[in-house]
Amino acid sequence: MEERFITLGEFIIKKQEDFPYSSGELSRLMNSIRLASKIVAQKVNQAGLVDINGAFGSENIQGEQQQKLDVFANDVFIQTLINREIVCGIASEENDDFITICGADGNNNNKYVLLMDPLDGSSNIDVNVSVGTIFSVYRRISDSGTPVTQADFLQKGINQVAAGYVIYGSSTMLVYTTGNGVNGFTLDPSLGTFFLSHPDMKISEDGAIFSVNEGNFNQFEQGVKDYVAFCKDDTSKKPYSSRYIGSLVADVHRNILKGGIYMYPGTTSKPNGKLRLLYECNPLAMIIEQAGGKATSGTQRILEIEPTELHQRVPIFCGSKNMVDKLESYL
Ligand SMILES: O=P(O)(O)OC[C@H]1O[C@](O)(COP(=O)(O)O)[C@@H](O)[C@@H]1O
Ligand SMILES: [Mg+2]
Ligand SMILES: [Mg+2]
Repeated sequence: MEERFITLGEFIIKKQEDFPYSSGELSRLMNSIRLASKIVAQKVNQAGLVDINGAFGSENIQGEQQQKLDVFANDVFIQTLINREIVCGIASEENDDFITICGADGNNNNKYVLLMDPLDGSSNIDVNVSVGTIFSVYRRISDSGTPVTQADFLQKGINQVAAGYVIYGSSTMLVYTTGNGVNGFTLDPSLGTFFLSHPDMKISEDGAIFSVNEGNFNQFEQGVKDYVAFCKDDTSKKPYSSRYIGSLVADVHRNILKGGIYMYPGTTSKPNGKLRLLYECNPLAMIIEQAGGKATSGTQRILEIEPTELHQRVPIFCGSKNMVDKLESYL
């Protein structure tokens, strides 16, 4: 019989076999994410049609306009996880505070919490450019059966049990890690099935792409300005390409596949930059490190930052290891 690609569902079962004494909760959690991302992908593909285009008419806690798809994706992921009774708490970019999930008896014995950016790059929805979902999974530190606390969510990135993203682009891909390499799955929309298309993803040590919003250039610290100038001047290999989509997931995904550095530095008006530590930077930093790359705030490894707030922002420089090392030499 002709060999075919392994599906995400089969892959999750296979991974489960590696941990014969585990409860299977993480596998069920990944299956919930798999389902929710297919529902969101289907909706994203309808963007442009009246009922899902445009602003929802409210702001989130970050003071950003919520788009209809932000709200839709948030609801889908939360509802899927609640329906399947698979996590004890959820924190989302779109919710001011974390959500406690209880069973009918008011308790919850599940051991994982999930943090997410349900729709990343939402300013790109209405212009038909790739968007994504980012997720991060931790084992709770509070006692099983009790309601979750803020401390369950404010854990360092090195404690992540799993992390990943979904990119809704020219195709939909789900990329994730459980700390043992990175694998990418592409959705076949006709079957509604994710197939393993990018096994054991690695980011090259060197690259020739730099990604940064140069509109903020005048507000960058001198070291960042100097590094950007270096990228433009360095002709030792060939001129670097500047690529910036404005969807973090898409910018990082491209740089993982092609080699490059992504930067969202602090600026004079926003010293901590724009991106959120817990549900944007940490999960992508785990993916990048697992793929052989590097992620830093400029002063600290992203995964070792002690979080203090749910929606905390942090500068980030991540991607091909040698490029991040070079950037650091300028800071
Ligand atoms: O427009 P800017 O300042 O370059 O910011 C772009 C960044 O903001 C974000 O859109 C923030 O994500 P959200 O859409 O989830 O708020 C990132 O995806 C993107 O990389
Ligand atoms: Mg985002
Ligand atoms: Mg978002």
